Amino acid sequence: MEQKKEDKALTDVQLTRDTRNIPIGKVGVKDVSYPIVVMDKNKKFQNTIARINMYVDLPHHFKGTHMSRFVEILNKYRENIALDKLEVILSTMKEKLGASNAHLEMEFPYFVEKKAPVSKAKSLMEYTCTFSASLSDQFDFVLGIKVPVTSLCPCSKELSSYGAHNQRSIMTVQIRYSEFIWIEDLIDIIEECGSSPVYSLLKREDEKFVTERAYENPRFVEDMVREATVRLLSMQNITWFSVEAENFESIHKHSAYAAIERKKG
Ligand SMILES: Nc1nc2c(ncn2[C@@H]2O[C@H](COP(=O)(O)OP(=O)(O)OP(=O)(O)O)[C@@H](O)[C@H]2O)c(=O)[nH]1
Repeated sequence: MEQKKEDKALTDVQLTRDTRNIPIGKVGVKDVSYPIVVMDKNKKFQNTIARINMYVDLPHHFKGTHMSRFVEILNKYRENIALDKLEVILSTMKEKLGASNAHLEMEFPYFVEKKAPVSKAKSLMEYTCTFSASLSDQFDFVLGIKVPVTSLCPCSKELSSYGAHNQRSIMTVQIRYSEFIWIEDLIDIIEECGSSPVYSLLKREDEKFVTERAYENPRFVEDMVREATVRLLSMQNITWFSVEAENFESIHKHSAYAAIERKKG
């Protein structure tokens, strides 16, 4: 009679030998939803929920990694998963999984209180942020933010008798830095690079203001990434950055896109 599965020894299949001689760069868990804490310039801390990816490398001779250990590690640090814990989490991942490299990626909504430009009506704006950290011999950290802006086409303004096509654009900035930078400050810098910032609450007087401001301040995607580059190059504490602009064109079915990446020094 065949032995029932529950009577069998709990074989650790992951530890068995693989003979294909192929190491794996990144293996682990993806899209784990988990509470985290982010430093907030005005309120000290902000609680939010991140989608977390955790990966390690796997030597060629092992069949699999130990998926449960990633979640055990998150659970160990569950009270305070924050920027200042990333390195110790990565170090624990390397240790518990016997790996030489560990990667931790988090994408989360971050809320900033914003005032409408004329009425000063307050509202909360959501920005999507990313923390991408890795540890091999050295710790590496990249902060990313997606900033929505309005862009108004300089070409359309020049050619048209009435108005100019304009749209919501997303500027994606990623930075490496030598001294801490607030998410709020980076958002302010990037919002200056489009034709106008975007708000979640506008009264009529604000709407007139932002419409006219965008018209007075036309920008191509090229202008947006160049404006960002001028500002990011002038910040001494930023050691590397990449900036992208995507305009979800209102007169085309496709987007306009531009990107610049710079390593300083
Ligand atoms: N490696 C690997 N594991 C997977 C995959 N999909 C699901 N799992 C499951 O992840 C679970 C956890 O595996 P382990 O972390 O090795 O669990 P464990 O052996 O009880 O834990 P340890 O004693 O810490 O190794 C297992 O039930 C696997 O079947 C996959 O694609 N790869």
